[in-house]
Amino acid sequence: MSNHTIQINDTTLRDGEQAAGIAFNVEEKIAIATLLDSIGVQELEVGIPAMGHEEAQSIKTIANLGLNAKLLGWNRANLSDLKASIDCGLERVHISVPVSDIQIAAKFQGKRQLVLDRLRDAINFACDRGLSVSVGGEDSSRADESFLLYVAHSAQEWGAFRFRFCDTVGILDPITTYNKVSHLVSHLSIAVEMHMHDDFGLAMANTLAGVKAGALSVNTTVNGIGERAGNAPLEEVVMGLKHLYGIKTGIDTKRLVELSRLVAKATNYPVPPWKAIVGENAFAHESGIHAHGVLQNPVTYEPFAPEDVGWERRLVVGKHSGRHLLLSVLQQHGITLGQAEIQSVLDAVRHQSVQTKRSLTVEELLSLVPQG
Ligand SMILES: CC(=O)SCCNC(=O)CCNC(=O)[C@H](O)C(C)(C)COP(=O)(O)OP(=O)(O)OC[C@H]1O[C@@H](n2cnc3c(N)ncnc32)[C@H](O)[C@@H]1OP(=O)(O)O
Ligand SMILES: O=C(O)CCC(=O)C(=O)O
Repeated sequence: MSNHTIQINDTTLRDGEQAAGIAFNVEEKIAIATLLDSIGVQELEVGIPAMGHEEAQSIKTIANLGLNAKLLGWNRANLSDLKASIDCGLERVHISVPVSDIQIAAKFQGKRQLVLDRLRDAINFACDRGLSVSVGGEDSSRADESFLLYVAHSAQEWGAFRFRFCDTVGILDPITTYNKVSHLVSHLSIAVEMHMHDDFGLAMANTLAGVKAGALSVNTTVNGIGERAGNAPLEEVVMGLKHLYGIKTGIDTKRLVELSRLVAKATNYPVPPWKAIVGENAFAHESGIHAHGVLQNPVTYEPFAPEDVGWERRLVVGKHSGRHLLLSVLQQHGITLGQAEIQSVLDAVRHQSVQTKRSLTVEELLSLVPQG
């Protein structure tokens, strides 16, 4: 186990909620923030105070809950956004600026100097008011590397405590991520934070690559919700850091399934059964060869025990099952069959599974056993 720790800055309540069609109410925001806090997530990006009205009110309510987690509000590089964050009672602000020329053209008339001027003014304003300032380079992955480094270095000089490296449109792969983040880390004394999107299904892999390259903080969302294809999933990043790299996050992993379900309910979108770590099938075994192995030792076909994330192992009978699983399930119900009988039950299971397009319940299996 490494002694190295990585901080999780979960953005379910900011980037997560930006997913098309997701809209949390204040009670849901409070419940999600409270559970994230109680399982030990160290920092929460709680929303965008500049949205005003109900959103600002719910951020204010979360700020007053007395959570242990540090709370961060997301801001553009402008003073009215920062005033809104202050009005919500936040002491920590994130200031985002576009850093790629594509984004600067759309938002800052193509003028890199304007980005720097606005960032400096915003950081000065926030620091003068005693706020802790994190800075985000929007579209860092497509930015000119020397300008990206110049912005990050300037943010550090002006008083930011951290720089967020954003793969805003999710176009990186782990090797490129590693190289870009290593370069940034080697030139900065402040922490680098990873913010990865999943457009090519690589958000989690790129987040881990960033950690290998020296990033000390990572953005996650529960169930990977977020803009377009989403962000790096909290549950995957935490378990990946723990089991693949031996890195501690201080998070009580035994409540990850509970957290996933809470967020799935609040989003109104179910988690796909094959979702890593928390999906219904994450520890389900139907295939004959797998079930045969798991019956002897679960580690044969499981990377870690389901209890580690608050889930359970399921052995289910279906189209791909074999004799060993069938015999085991039937034995648990006091039924012993000979070789010929078990094969005929197996054939019937396969047929029924194809007809119903699912695995069988135990009752359905028992009804296929010849009487007498
Ligand atoms: C990559 C990301 O996820 S960035 C975060 C994106 N999140 C969201 O947009 C969700 C919440 N957003 C909102 O509620 C609204 O967009 C608000 C309240 C922030 C702003 O709303 P509006 O004033 O209606 O502006 P609108 O959203 O149409 O346009 C964005 C404006 O912000 C400007 N802007 C965008 N990014 C930045 C930035 N980092 N710094 C300063 N200005 C910026 C744009 O140039 C545009 O400015 P303009 O109004 O002067 O033309
Ligand atoms: O924080 C920032 O700078 C932008 C974060 C973001 O949501 C993104 O780049 O996708």
